[in-house]
Amino acid sequence: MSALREIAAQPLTSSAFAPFGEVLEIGGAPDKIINQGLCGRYHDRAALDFGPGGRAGISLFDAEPRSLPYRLEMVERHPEGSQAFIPMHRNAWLVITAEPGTGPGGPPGAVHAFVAAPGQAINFHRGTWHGVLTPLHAPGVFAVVDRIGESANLEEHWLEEPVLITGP
Ligand SMILES: NC(=O)N[C@@H](O)C(=O)O
Ligand code: NI
Repeated sequence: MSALREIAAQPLTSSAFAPFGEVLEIGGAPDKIINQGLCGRYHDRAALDFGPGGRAGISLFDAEPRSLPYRLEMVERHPEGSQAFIPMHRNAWLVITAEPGTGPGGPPGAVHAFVAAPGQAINFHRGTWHGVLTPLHAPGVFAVVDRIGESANLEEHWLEEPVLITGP
């Protein structure tokens, strides 16, 4: 019985996540002070992309919490639009991505996993391989901003060998 390949989830940072999308979080000086000085606006922090024939939608997800080590069996991507996961809670949660494969239609590349700190949200760029929304604590409630359109906008890849994702 071969042991599963293991990868350790890393703390989520903008630089580490940059090849896959953006991290949204409150930090540093806001871009604008608004509302009579009572609000800091961290302005326009994600590259949203819904392509031709689609539009932006906001959905709410209520997902079952998972636990670490997490057995990853499938990654997916949305070829026609970006997808943002915005937690509506203050818990850590798991973000899973995979590098592009070598050829069009081929399998994804290396898997990466990150533990998002409370308050961190992410936006996957269009076509980025990722694990599905993965809370680590209840309630797993998130706002999700992604493409609404006629097509499925979904490609799934079941890994040849599951990957075991461990904590940092
Ligand atoms: N399918 C769906 O609405 N959610 C997935 O895209 C996901 O990434 O969780
Ligand atoms: Ni998705």
